[in-house]
Amino acid sequence: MAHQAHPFRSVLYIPGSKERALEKAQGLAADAIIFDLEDAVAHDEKIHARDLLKKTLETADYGPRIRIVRVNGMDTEWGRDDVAAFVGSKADVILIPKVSSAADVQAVADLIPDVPLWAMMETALGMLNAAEIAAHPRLTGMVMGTNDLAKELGSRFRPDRLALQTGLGLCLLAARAHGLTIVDGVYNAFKDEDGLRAECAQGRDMGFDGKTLIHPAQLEIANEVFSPSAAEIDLANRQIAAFEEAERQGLGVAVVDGKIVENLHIVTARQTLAKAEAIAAFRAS
Ligand SMILES: CC(C)(COP(=O)(O)OP(=O)(O)OC[C@H]1O[C@@H](n2cnc3c(N)ncnc32)[C@H](O)[C@@H]1OP(=O)(O)O)[C@@H](O)C(=O)NCCC(=O)NCCSC(=O)C[C@H](O)C(=O)O
Ligand SMILES: [Mg+2]
Repeated sequence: MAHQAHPFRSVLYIPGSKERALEKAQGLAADAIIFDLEDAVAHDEKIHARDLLKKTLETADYGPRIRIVRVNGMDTEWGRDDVAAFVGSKADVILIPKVSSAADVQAVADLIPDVPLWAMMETALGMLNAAEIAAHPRLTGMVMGTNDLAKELGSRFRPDRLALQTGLGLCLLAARAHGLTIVDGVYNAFKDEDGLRAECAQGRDMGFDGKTLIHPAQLEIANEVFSPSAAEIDLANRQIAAFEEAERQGLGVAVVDGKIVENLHIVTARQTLAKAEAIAAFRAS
């Protein structure tokens, strides 16, 4: 399914084994949901979670929220059967964990036709191979797995995420070079609103489309931070108007609020307006 115009400000993980959470998510303000069969599900719950999720996707109404199923790795005893279970289902996307190479994407592509694939970017090798992974023709999105990445790197949590910056940047570059959606990692302290807001702002300023979340209490902040603000929308409109006026006068540069506006800034301004429109359309649907 084409979902480029869809917002991905808030992407909520739900353990596939949690019936109450699966039901509750039908009314939550998430742009997309990751139905997890991987790390949020205990080993002896794996088969039950897969069956429950399959049944839930057939019967529940998640409205316009994008339905993403995170399967277990193809090197586990569950991975291939997970993928097979969602062939021809209502899953909009299959999310592959711990992708380290384009071959990891191809292994899932071989099992399920047509459905777009997303990659969890969370291994050291995955960071080094981000460009070849992003170039895979079936891949339409990336999700940062910052917990696994920190584990692999041996890094400590810091509010500025210094140790993760190289990986975040490499994946962002790869995603943008190939026109993919890319969503930032989770903020584990789900009761810490200020910390979440700061980390969302960092991800937004870097260029991520949104943030993955683990609790409904995190939705509002992510939706707010990753939406264009009223001031940004106003500025975009004024930049476009000023630039069009400059062009009418045969000029290639306008000045708005003391700053130059050229063609490239108009591209950004139009993207801001398009994002605001996509969010409004999503809210209205
Ligand atoms: C973190 C939690 C275990 C907390 O659960 P709980 O103690 O039940 O929370 P609350 O009592 O505050 O819940 C209040 C109500 O909200 C519902 N709820 C809770 N979480 C979710 C959710 N994720 N989606 C939908 N609904 C949710 C509860 O059912 C309560 O409802 P009600 O009965 O009406 O009051 C829990 O939030 C949780 O399990 N979160 C998800 C954890 C998860 O998925 N982890 C895996 C992804 S993180 C990761 O692996 C990223 C990556 O791979 C990496 O490496 O970084
Ligand atoms: Mg992970």
